[in-house]
Amino acid sequence: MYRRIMLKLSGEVLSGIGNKGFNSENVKYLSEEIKKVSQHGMNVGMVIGAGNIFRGKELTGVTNSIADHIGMLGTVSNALYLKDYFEKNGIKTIVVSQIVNLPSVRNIYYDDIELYFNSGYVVIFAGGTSNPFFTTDTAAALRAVEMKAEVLIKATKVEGIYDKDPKIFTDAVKYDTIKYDDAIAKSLKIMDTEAFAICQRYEMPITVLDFFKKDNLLNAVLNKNVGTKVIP
Ligand SMILES: Nc1ncnc2c1ncn2[C@@H]1O[C@H](COP(=O)(O)OP(=O)(O)O)[C@@H](O)[C@H]1O
Ligand SMILES: O=c1ccn([C@@H]2O[C@H](COP(=O)(O)OP(=O)(O)O)[C@@H](O)[C@H]2O)c(=O)[nH]1
Repeated sequence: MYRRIMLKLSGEVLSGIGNKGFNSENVKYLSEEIKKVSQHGMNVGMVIGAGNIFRGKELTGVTNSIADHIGMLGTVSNALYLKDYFEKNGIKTIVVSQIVNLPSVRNIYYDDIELYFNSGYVVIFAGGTSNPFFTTDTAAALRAVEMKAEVLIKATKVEGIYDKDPKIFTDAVKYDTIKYDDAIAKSLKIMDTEAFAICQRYEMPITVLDFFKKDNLLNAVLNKNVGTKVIP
């Protein structure tokens, strides 16, 4: 069983696949899945994307760096939305970020993060890496290492890592485990190469799983056989 996890959630977890905005059923489901984990006493850090609002590359005609700033702000919006929902449903939550100065968002200080975890808070790291040209997968890898997580769990819309995109190829074959080197060499597009490389460098295990399958997150945290594990 892992005691401290970093959970990466795609923004679409909040809206439903292919949709924009917030879907109340999705947010309720997410909150229930997180509650199961935090009730076990695990330290939960989260990075949320902004695909339900927008991704930088979707904004044509806008300067790349500015489009990415807008994308990063979307992750702050999602984090605050979730904090409010979680707290109303009994999950103590703190949002931290280095890109905004708002009374509802705290700065990132390592010592404080330890205190938040020790006090049973879920900590949502908003604002990605704070830099344009990156994604929240890379942010999750960085934050996982920074907060000394024992595993990075990428909760997504497919059951794990396949030899090719299972949404495009019906004959795609799922891996139970795969080495960092192979994931990078085969250019498996489930996660950025940067994210894989950071996890490899700091020996951060990764689990990729289908978030929409009930109890998958809890089972992954209990180190049961779920999704795909990326290993040295
Ligand atoms: N080799 C692969 N194995 C699994 N999924 C893959 C692979 N290549 C591409 N994908 C796609 O990557 C997507 C992962 O999406 P995710 O990162 O959760 O959302 P987002 O696109 O919002 O960042 C899946 O929907 C899947 O179709
Ligand atoms: O470190 C980061 C993380 C995110 N983004 C921007 O924020 C958007 C939302 O993040 P992401 O695409 O990873 O969200 P997801 O697809 O996981 O919902 C990205 O498209 C980028 O425009 C960025 O500029 N730097």
